[in-house]
Amino acid sequence: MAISNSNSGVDTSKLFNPINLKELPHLTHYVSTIQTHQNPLDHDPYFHTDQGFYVSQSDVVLRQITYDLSGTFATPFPLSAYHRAGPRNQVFFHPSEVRAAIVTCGGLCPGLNTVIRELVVGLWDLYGVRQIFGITAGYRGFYWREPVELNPKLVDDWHKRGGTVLETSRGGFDLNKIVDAIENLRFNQVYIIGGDGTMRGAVKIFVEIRRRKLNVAVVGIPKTVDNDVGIIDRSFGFQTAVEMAQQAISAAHVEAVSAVNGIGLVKLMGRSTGHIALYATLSSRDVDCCLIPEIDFFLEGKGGLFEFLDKRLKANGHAVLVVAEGAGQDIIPRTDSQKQEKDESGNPVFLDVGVWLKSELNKWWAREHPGELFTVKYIDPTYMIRAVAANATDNLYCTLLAHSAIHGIMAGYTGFVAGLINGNYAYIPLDDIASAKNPVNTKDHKWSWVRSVTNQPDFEKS
Ligand SMILES: Nc1ncnc2c1ncn2[C@@H]1O[C@H](COP(=O)(O)OP(=O)(O)OP(=O)(O)O)[C@@H](O)[C@H]1O
Ligand SMILES: O=P(O)(O)OC[C@H]1O[C@](O)(CO)[C@@H](O)[C@@H]1O
Ligand SMILES: [Mg+2]
Repeated sequence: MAISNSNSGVDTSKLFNPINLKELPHLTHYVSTIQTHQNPLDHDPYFHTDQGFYVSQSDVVLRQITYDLSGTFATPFPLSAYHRAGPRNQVFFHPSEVRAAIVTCGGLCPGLNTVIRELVVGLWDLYGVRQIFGITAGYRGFYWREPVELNPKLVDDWHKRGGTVLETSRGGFDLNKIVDAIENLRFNQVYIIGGDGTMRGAVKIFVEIRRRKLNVAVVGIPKTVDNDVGIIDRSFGFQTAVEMAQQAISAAHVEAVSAVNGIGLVKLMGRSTGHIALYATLSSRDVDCCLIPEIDFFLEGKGGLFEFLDKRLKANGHAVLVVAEGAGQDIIPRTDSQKQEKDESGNPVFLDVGVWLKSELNKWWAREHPGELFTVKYIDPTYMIRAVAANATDNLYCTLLAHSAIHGIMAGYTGFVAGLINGNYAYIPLDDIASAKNPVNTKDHKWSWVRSVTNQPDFEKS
């Protein structure tokens, strides 16, 4: 569903090359009674709001920033561009009238509490907003429980805590009940923090709010420990998760080298994308083979996993195997009812690829090398890598995302998300984000680099 309108007032045909500026929905497109105010930051002694401070409508961030001057590789025109995030000169909310709601949905991710904290502190300190509420336990919290009032004192140390103090959940998305609650509780700013499913829900909420012509702005802040949301550089918490994954890989390596024919097997999160496994493999250098959902693999025969591990064990006496949770799901035997299983949000429920691999490895060794010593140590750090507080880099990132979201919503934008594009904070239409996936590109340099670091097979059957 298309949610954008042309509103920038920028004549893109005058720019040096045709640019496809991703326009943002704005409250003034469907609410006629809105008044503008000078940005309260003008009176903030900590900010110098003279020339150049405010971001204008013509400030954009390009999605593609590399260009082949030889022309060998055609640059896809028009170039996609997004409005740059940041404070605007004029705001469309008077701080005393703002009633903000913040909700976290889906699985955990390092940094959730930081985003909540910085939304509260940013609204309070930057714009003087005093009515800020937390919706508890995900989308269902809008109609299921009373909101909790938030203030800077209450959230002061939340950035040091893993998880989400507001609680989260899957499922429970009831569009009418949610929008009725937003209306009845008189919220006019809604901050939605969540992954791909959450963003699809946020698009529906925005569209319904617009249909009802409510003076309510909706902003998303994409969250996904798997890094499976497209367009943005990476999602917050991802780097922290990779760092935690290192610890598991190091332990697996120690176990493997300390055994005769030892295999260290680590399963990492990554339902449909293998980014955590890939980045952890590249930064660890202890990994002999990395299995991700984007690449099919097989166990037996020429070019298979067992043949490769046999060679590694003969050469080095040990091997470390990293597998993303979504890898190999097609080759794990399952019952018909297991094939149908879905979680409350409708995501397929996976079988444990780590447990299955461990068992297959043991069977293979007993069959091929009866009587010889062999050990598989399986480490499943699943929740340990996401249930921690964000590291320093992610904390800073969360803060800037939260502040970007606040500046955008105060400027009257709605139906958008705040995200990092090529190192710059930008505003992206919600429906673009909700449909943008981010699979590992197995044809690019990064995956070639994994192959060259591990020397693992390409698993192409000859
Ligand atoms: N297509 C959709 N339309 C409306 N709501 C949705 C949709 N998909 C998911 N949701 C709702 O969004 C919330 C979160 O979805 P989900 O559990 O898939 O997690 P997510 O946001 O994708 O995060 P992650 O996968 O990173 O844990 C749930 O409340 C779910 O009901
Ligand atoms: O057990 P839960 O909370 O449903 O979450 C597990 C899923 O959440 C994620 O962390 C994020 O989508 C996936 O990697 C994983 O499959
Ligand atoms: Mg998801």
